[in-house]
Amino acid sequence: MDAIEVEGLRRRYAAGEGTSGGGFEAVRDVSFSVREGEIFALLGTNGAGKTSTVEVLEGLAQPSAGTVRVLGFDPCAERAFVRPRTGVMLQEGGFPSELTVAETARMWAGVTSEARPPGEALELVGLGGRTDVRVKQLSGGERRRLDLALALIGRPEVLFLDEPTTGMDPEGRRDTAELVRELRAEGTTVLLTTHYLEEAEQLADRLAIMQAGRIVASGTPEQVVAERPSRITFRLPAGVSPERLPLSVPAAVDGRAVTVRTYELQQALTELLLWARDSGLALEGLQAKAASLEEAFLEIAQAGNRPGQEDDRAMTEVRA
Ligand SMILES: Nc1ncnc2c1ncn2[C@@H]1O[C@H](COP(=O)(O)OP(=O)(O)OP(=O)(O)O)[C@@H](O)[C@H]1O
Repeated sequence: MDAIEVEGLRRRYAAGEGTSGGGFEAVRDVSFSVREGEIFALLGTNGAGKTSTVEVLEGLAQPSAGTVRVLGFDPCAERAFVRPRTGVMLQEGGFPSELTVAETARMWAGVTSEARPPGEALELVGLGGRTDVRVKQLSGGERRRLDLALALIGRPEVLFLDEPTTGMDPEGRRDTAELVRELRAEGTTVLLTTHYLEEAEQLADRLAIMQAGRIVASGTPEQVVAERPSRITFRLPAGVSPERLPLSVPAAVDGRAVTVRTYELQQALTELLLWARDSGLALEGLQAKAASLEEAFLEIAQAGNRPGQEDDRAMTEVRA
């Protein structure tokens, strides 16, 4: 059994909930699973449907269609079995702002079964030295750390992190990534959403990219990136017309800037370098780069924004 199973999930917001007409379907037939002890990242542009999906997994909302299981249970109907075994870090944690960090953690531990000592949870997120500070005096990044400490207090088997590092400084982001890796090493299953693609690339065992309520790419970061072409760029030598470029290398020329996009990086580069050597040419500014997750993401997002693309967009499904 996988720790999280999502099959054909749909979520529709009723008309009147900020929409007109027949409501708005924010999640449209989404399926994925997260294995025990895996870090899974849900990515997508603003409004893609990540939070709408995660809220159903957290038992905060009912699906309009499809099934969702967390640790084998329905998170809404069987909430009593799921809630004690999961930790949730929402996008907006709401704490009484007059309480101190330590008081907040103690209060949370008081309503959590088999809680960690509050001090231990605060140490884990680097707030050990801020226990007597009032919540209202914390910086945005420190509040996110406190949110994370509270999500960890019940030693969850499954942890939901909705944009956990938003507002954190680079050190906070690095520490959080390290902590998430440590939790995985202890067997915790982590589902996170993030807008930091580098973070997802480094942290996630597998990921899914959402666009307009659907998953449009999924797999390991390497698999998703491998679906995108690598890029070779250089400047066309003076006096050389684009027609002289080797025909086997598909190049786009803009002024003197040449861009080659290819799935056969080694072969294209070899042909180009042999051509340059045989022609006695120097390729100024030559760079060859495999696609990054960021490039893959941007390409998918742009494809989704083109008119008429929303429903018949080519799906890129890579199953591990
Ligand atoms: N209560 C609501 N009523 C109506 N529509 C909603 C409601 N909540 C969200 N939506 C819409 O559902 C869509 C998906 O929103 P959601 O918050 O799930 O996206 P997201 O991928 O988490 O975005 P972000 O990255 O900005 O957090 C958006 O178009 C949003 O406007």
